Amino acid sequence: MTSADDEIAVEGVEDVPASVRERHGALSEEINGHRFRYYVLDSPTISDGEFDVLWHELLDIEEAHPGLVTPDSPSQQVGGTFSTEFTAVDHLERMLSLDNTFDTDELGAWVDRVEKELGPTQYICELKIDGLAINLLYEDGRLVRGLTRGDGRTGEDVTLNVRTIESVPLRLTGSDEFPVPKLVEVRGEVYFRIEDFTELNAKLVEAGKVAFANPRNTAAGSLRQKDPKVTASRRLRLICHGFGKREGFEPTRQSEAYEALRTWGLPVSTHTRIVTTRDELFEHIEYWHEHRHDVEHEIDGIVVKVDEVAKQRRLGTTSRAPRWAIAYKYPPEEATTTLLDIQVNVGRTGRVTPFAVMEPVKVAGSTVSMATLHNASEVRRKGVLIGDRVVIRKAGDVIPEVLGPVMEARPADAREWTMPTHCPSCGTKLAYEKEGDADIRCPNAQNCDGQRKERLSYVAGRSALDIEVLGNEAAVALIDSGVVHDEGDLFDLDEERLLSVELFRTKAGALSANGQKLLANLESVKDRPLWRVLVSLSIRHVGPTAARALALEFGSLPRIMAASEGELAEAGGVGPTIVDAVKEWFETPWRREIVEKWQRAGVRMEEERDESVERNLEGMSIVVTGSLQTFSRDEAKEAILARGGKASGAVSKKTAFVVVGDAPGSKYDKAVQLKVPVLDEDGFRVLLTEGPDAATEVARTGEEAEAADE
Ligand SMILES: NC(=O)c1ccc[n+]([C@@H]2O[C@H](COP(=O)([O-])OP(=O)(O)OC[C@H]3O[C@@H](n4cnc5c(N)ncnc54)[C@H](O)[C@@H]3O)[C@@H](O)[C@H]2O)c1
Ligand SMILES: [Zn+2]
Repeated sequence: MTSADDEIAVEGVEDVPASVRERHGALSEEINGHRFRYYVLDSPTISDGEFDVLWHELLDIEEAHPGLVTPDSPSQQVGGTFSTEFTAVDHLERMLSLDNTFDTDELGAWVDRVEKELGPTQYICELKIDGLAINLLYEDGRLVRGLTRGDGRTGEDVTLNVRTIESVPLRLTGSDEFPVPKLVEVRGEVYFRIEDFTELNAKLVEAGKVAFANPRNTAAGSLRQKDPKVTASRRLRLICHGFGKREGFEPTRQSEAYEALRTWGLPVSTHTRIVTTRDELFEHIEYWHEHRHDVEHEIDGIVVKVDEVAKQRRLGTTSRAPRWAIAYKYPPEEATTTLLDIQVNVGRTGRVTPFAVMEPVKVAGSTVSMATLHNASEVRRKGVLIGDRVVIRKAGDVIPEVLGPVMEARPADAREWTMPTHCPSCGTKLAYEKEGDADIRCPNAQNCDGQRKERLSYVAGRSALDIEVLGNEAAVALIDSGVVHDEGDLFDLDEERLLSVELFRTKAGALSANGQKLLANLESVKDRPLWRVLVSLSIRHVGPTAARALALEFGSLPRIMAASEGELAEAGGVGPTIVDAVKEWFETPWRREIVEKWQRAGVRMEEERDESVERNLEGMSIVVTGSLQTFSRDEAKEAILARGGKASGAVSKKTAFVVVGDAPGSKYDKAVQLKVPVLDEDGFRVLLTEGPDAATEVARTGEEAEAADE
């Protein structure tokens, strides 16, 4: 041993610098406070991620100053404690916590330590279920007790509550391979499925109560109830992930133990996996990082355990956690921060939406300072006040969301937000269109600055015309400079006009590279498919799906403009709301003008023609009913459209042909009744290739068809 080691070994608390000692003391106190609120009150005031930052700071200080590692340091204790609300009962074998890391290097170092001692090792990887730990004692196969983890030695007796959980068997059933043991402590996680949690919250909100913040705390709160009837009314579930004291049961592997538990009727995870190499381990961790939202409950990481029980024993435990297991945690998706303000934004269809302005905070790997609040009733429902500490959540690529306030931390001067009465952009009085609408709008669609900017940048969006250099900034610059009034002027942009916008000028006063690119882009997008043009018009409810259906049904914008409500409704998936919105849009003169301006500028307003196809069905209305063998419904429609015909949904006297496939509907009857020529699939092919005259020859009239049917 070197003398330096000696020094560290004998360092006592008094040798640690006072400032470090103070920080350590303050941290310990803070951590204990948070643990109490988390484990006993089920009502934490900071997020798990923030707790883990404090926790790892404590561990770092203790690593540098081992003299601070005293038995009463939080680092030496298993998380919780117990409340006097329940009877305290000792576990037969201690229930430990888990060491955790957010860092793959640290995980690698753990594997190194394990394998240095044990040689090549098999690991079992499990999902780290975000619930609360439970210890179930079975004697001769009967459930005799359920305890929370408590401080690891002593837990809270929640037997009556545990008995109400459906997936907890009251009696175990054995097999030849796995007979029911004399005694076993089974450890597991009680949790809420996300679906059940959402449903519970919806019910609470409906009853005018405040929603729970997250499934983990709700599960803890639901299990630790004085009245088991309340627990019974909550859909709690169990997954087992370990065992404590046992008599008459000696598994050689963790994985084998799970098989036994499963045989006895206890729920175990279906997502465990044995890995033998580091690559497999990291791959598994990466896989679940990506799929973390594909499980029915929340997970906050992966637990890696040495599979062989004899090896587990050789590694042993610390006072707080086993040495043979570690939790790798994913970046936290929740954080708390301060709600600085609530502001509103006017969207491209005039909808005014509130959004939260927050102190920037890191969550799920990015810094977040804004989150949508959807509408006024959503703000009320969440019960957040300006100045509140709020819990926010960012899951995967989903936009950040405010979950709710931390009530315990509400400042005295927190104030309620109210929806402004006038448009933040143009000052027009806001209004609801119909009674009962959730959204309030700025009615000044034509001239509202905010709406015009939003619409202009929407034209360039991915699902619209997809113009690379026309983002938010460019849209604002174009409109503020007055070079374009709205999207109608977009395709009239030329070099001269663009040069008057500072954003598109170089220092030397020439057109910038982006300016040139914009002009080139505008030229090339004039040829985009019809559905994209439709989307870019910002017709309410007309996104890519509806736009594709309309384009397919009508083939050109003038036809859509001329279509009656009944005709519009024939397009697949176009319901009355969309029909109304389309009708209203095209009836507004300044909107029609946008289309006219685009058309004059050369934007293609119809489906691209395949020039090799003869337009031999020009002006004809053709109805397809029943299913065809060699055409899908859309392919049949496209074939008709490409030849200048109209694929109509309803049979009338004006219908030129009705194409009848298998299992035709009432349209066939109507064709017979109106004596419209009827084509089978072969006849349809004649129509497409040889034209209407040849098709008429092979067609049957309604009467003939009827006669043939008899
Ligand atoms: N927000 C707060 O104020 C606050 C306070 C205290 C603790 N916490 C959270 O709790 C954590 C510490 O709690 P902890 O000491 O209970 O440790 P832990 O929750 O990080 O890990 C141990 C627990 O994991 C559970 N677990 C889930 N799946 C498992 C599996 N497959 N195998 C084994 N165990 C599994 C077990 O119940 C076990 O007791 C912190 O990292 C933090 O996230 C938050
Ligand atoms: Zn406005």
